[in-house]
Amino acid sequence: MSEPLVYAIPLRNRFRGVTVREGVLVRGPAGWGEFCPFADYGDQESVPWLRAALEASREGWPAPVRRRVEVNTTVPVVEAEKAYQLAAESGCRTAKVKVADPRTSLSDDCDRVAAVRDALGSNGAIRVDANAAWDVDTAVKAVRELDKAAGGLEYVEQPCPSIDELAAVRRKTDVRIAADESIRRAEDPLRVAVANAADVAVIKVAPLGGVRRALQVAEACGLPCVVSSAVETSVGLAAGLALAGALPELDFACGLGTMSLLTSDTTSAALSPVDGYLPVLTTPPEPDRAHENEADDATAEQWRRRLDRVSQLVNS
Ligand SMILES: O=C(O)CCC(=O)c1ccccc1C(=O)O
Ligand SMILES: [Mg+2]
Repeated sequence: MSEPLVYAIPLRNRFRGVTVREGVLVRGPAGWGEFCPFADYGDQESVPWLRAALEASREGWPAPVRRRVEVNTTVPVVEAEKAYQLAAESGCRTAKVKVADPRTSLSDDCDRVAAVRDALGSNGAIRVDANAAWDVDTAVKAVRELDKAAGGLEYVEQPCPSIDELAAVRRKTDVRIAADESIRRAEDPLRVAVANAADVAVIKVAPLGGVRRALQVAEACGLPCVVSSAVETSVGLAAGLALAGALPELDFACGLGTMSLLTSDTTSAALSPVDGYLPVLTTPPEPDRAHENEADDATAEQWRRRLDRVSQLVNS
């Protein structure tokens, strides 16, 4: 394996508490893979992320059944005016709006969602993601208000932490429920029973250990799937597109339109949506712009050590 490339790229707006996205690109016989678990992930929880990067760089991906994938634009927790602008300039028909941030209120969330509706028009689709922030009663109230402010929500992603709570919210509202953390942080994603607690499954390549493994999870959960990113650069996003390209059915726009969250990319073959669609690639793009976004020496050294430690776990 050639020397891994460590990148550090600032985000346009704070996302999940992160302001700079960092990761490592690894090269193998099949091309490049991206290893970028968030800072709060321990070595053991980072093992599937490395498996996903090694699948891309050593094995490549299963054959796709479609050539392009519709994506949503992702609207972070920003002021309503900014949210309008992001949705309007995305070119996407669908927007996913982040809500329930502890530093903002439900009425801020409603304003953001209403601004996104203005930007998308009545043919657009709006989904919200609460990242498990609410209890059941708070979720039921918030979902009703957000549904009203949005003029109809497509679904609400992970309103509460547990599967039982998702099931309770699902019984008490008419809005579809999507499960994200319930799947990707499950002890065994292949066995997690979300079919009675959710209408949609959010599937991510890196936390599930690669495209093949994610395809198995998608089949096992028995729900319509939305493939989402972990805000990788285009090298890692290509793996998400390979998964979206290989799923037998794809009924909803995928959360892979996240390049707009980053200020730069590791490749000139950027996977930025055009008219709301991204192409399915058969191999990862060449990271010809990784050097422009190289991390400083101390950060690079930390990532090389992390990669070494997690590699030992993968091999044991
Ligand atoms: O689904 C999307 O639109 C973008 C991806 C996204 O929201 C996300 C990205 C990184 C970590 C967590 C999440 C999440 O869905 O909660
Ligand atoms: Mg989510």
